[in-house]
Amino acid sequence: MHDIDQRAHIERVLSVTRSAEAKADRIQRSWQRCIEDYDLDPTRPTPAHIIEGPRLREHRDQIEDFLQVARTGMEQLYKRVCDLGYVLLLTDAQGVAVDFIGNDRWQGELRRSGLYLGADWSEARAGTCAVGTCIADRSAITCHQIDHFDASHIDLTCNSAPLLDPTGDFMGVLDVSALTSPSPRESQHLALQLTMMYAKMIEDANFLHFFREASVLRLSAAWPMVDLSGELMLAFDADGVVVGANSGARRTLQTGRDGEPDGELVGTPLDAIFREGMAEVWRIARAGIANARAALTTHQLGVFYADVIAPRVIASHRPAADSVETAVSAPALDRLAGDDPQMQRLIRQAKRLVNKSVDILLHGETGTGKEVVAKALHESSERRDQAFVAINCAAIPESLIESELFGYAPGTFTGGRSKGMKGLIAQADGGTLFLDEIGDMPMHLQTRLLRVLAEKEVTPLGSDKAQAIRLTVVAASHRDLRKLIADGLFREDLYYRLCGAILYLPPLRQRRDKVFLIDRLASEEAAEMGCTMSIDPQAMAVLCAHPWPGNVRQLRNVLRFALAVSDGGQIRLDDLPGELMEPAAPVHDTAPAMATPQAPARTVAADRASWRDQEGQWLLEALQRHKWCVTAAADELGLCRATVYRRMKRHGIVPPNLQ
Ligand SMILES: Nc1ncnc2c1ncn2[C@@H]1O[C@H](COP(=O)(O)OP(=O)(O)OP(=O)(O)O)[C@@H](O)[C@H]1O
Repeated sequence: MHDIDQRAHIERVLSVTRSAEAKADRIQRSWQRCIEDYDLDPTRPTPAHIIEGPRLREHRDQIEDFLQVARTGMEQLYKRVCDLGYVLLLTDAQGVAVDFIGNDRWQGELRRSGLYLGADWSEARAGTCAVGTCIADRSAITCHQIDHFDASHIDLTCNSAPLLDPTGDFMGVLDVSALTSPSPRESQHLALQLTMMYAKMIEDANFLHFFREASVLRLSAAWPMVDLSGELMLAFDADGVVVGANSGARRTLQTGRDGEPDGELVGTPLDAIFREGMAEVWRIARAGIANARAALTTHQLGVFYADVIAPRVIASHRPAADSVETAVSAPALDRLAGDDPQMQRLIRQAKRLVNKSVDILLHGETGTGKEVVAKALHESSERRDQAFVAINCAAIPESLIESELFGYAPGTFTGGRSKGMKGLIAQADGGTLFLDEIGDMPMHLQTRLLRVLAEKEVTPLGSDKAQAIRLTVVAASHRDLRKLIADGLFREDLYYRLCGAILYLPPLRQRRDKVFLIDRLASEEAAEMGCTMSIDPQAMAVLCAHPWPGNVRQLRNVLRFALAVSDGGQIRLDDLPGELMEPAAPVHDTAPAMATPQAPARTVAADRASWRDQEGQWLLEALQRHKWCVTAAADELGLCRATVYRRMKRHGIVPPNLQ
């Protein structure tokens, strides 16, 4: 135990953070952040913040597959540390504990201290702590007793190591913590080493699971280690092109002579990395791990022992084992994607939900296919012969939404609307009501909608007669509804009512089935035009490399354009619109979890800013080209009008007639 009480700790934090001296270490810099960036007050210790129920499920759902892989590693680690009083937490990139292993005997105390499932250990919420500070700095750390910012945590000792996903993005934290521990911080040295070691094992297991349909080249500077740990791993496809690299490979092979990142490994042919070329890699693959002479030399003359793990699963569209029992056969859903892991997971989840009486929330950027998924869910369900009614809450003028949704009785209005009208909710009776852009629904209508969903009846305007309805709601939003709730713009109770399940649609730039999708959309468009189609390899390469800010909608528009100008449906490079030929702007996902960890934060922020500038520039040019006709610019960019208006606002673009 430490020999400092809470009051003395608070004074110490205040004195360090008030002093003008440069902060000596990570812990003190974090204390400073707590005060300056998060407005935390050390004199007000706050109890652990634990989230439960649907909110916790929402965090878990996003990394469902990873949780399964990580669990095995956590169970092994727990066996090694449980007798020492440690518990384990696995958090997501936001710092929420999405898995936990600990001794039930101390359940009450663990929960109170926040060493528990659902605890939010982000720095902004909990102050300096191992998980939060590991997330902020993207590196392993021990936060021992009085290192914590919040005085209520000064009995805890916590060790955290970051976890990266198979594409190198930060995805969460492995944490080994205890309620009490000896006071010297050296007592935690081994615990931290163990945490880092298991974090790497979990990361690598997840890498192998993720790339189970690819060959994986494992490399090590020491021969006996190759098949034990494979410090460096490169997943590659049948053409010998790298499709994934673990953090060891990125650290070692992506680094140039000056130690700075040197280009992207993914997309690089193995020939360009190893002097021996692909022929030797295939020879190693055939020889198996018994061949003690297998070694590869990089062009920078690094020598690595190597073996190759063959693909463990053959790519196909057979249903995943876990879905066989409960999933329905659903061709409409199967048609949505090729071999993209994120989309395949969405389809698996969707199949399990199809005939369950749960409302579904779809999240995804504009144009990612939320309405397409909603329709496929409807077509796959027993309700397929009933109505599918779609409403875009952002597109209907606010004054009309209420009457459109709920309908109105005869005589409620005068003139052309005097006869009364069945509302869209009533029209969807027995079928599916798709509420697009639900985040744009005005507050007072959210209250009415909530009542309809709770009471399962709708009362038209001007009527006192309620009509019973059977409704399945699929809602969609590209906005962060949790943020809207925090800003007081969206009802939290409606959110929980709607999110019986949440499905996340990946943006097109992240999808790995672009060739499938391009082929499919081009075939559909060609069929509409009554021609056949083909795409030459150069055009296909450009289409695959484009960042697609307008997602699938923009891709469809580009293909429609290319087919229209092509020679008899044979799409060549020349047929693609000009903006696709310009050098691609760097695209970074805006969620903080997606920031590339090895890049310094300043570079990521700068790239993001330059991407924003580029986006604003494209928008401005498109609007000028179309003489400020928003519909025409939206069409060209493959965005809906509401999105163009939103982005104009974001970039401060004002039409000349309004300036
Ligand atoms: N998986 C897919 N397969 C085929 N076409 C798709 C797919 N996903 C999207 N599309 C096409 O992309 C366009 C946009 O799809 P959709 O309207 O469903 O996107 P959205 O996410 O609902 O957009 P918004 O946020 O603007 O409402 C449509 O033309 C649709 O046909």
